[in-house]
Amino acid sequence: MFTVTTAEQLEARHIVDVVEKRSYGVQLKGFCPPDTLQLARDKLAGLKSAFSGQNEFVRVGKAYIEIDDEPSRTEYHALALPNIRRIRNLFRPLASPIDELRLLLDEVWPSGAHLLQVEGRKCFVGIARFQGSGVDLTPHTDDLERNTPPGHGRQLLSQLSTNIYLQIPEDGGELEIWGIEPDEEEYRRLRGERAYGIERHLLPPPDFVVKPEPGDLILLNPRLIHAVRPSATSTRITLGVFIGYYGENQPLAYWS
Ligand SMILES: O=C(O)CCC(=O)C(=O)O
Ligand SMILES: [Fe+2]
Repeated sequence: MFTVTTAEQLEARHIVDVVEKRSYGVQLKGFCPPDTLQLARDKLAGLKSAFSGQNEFVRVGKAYIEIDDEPSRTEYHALALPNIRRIRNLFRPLASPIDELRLLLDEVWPSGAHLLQVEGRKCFVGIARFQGSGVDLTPHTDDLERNTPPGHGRQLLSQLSTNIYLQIPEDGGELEIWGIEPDEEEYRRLRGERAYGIERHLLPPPDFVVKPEPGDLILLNPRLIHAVRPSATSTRITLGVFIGYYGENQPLAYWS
């Protein structure tokens, strides 16, 4: 199952279906209206070139997955609120799609949604990702616990991932999902010597493939192996948000 709907029609049960892996995901068509999409592309392209001239996987904002020691942890949390406000300001006078997603989750989820805190420190949310031409986002899983401080307290029951698609190549850029959920040990074994992701030839063909259109939002379960097909010609641009799930009667908590 894969749910295709709109932000207006989204219900908590659609999210629970992804948590419970009854559904490969939820696609919200036209989440980001055309004027916001145009503004996002214009402003983010400027930001990205200021950042790096390279044609690879570039992030604007610091992601939780980049934390690997105490200084990078301190830097991540110190930049969290300034970067949230930087993105909000970038979209003025329009609403930032990240803020709209935060409100939507708060409205739809029975006990609401808020920014994740780890050991009392606020997280960043709303990372922009540029997947340059020829870059393969190889099959992988995502797990907050890989980068949190040991014994930091509340463990997630599940993790979701949401992407808002700003620019999608004509060729490639499909999201692929496998109905395979390796545990951490199995994942490390599949990854072998690689710093990131699993070699495609070690896996069967994906169980579900979707090509989003610009403006769409897709919610998936990143504990299932997933990947993004490369494009030979152009850059794929997304805004990414992870969502922590602690049970049906608990608030959701988001971060990037
Ligand atoms: O960009 C996408 O479609 C998926 C990216 C991804 O790996 C994730 O959302 O966890
Ligand atoms: Fe992922």
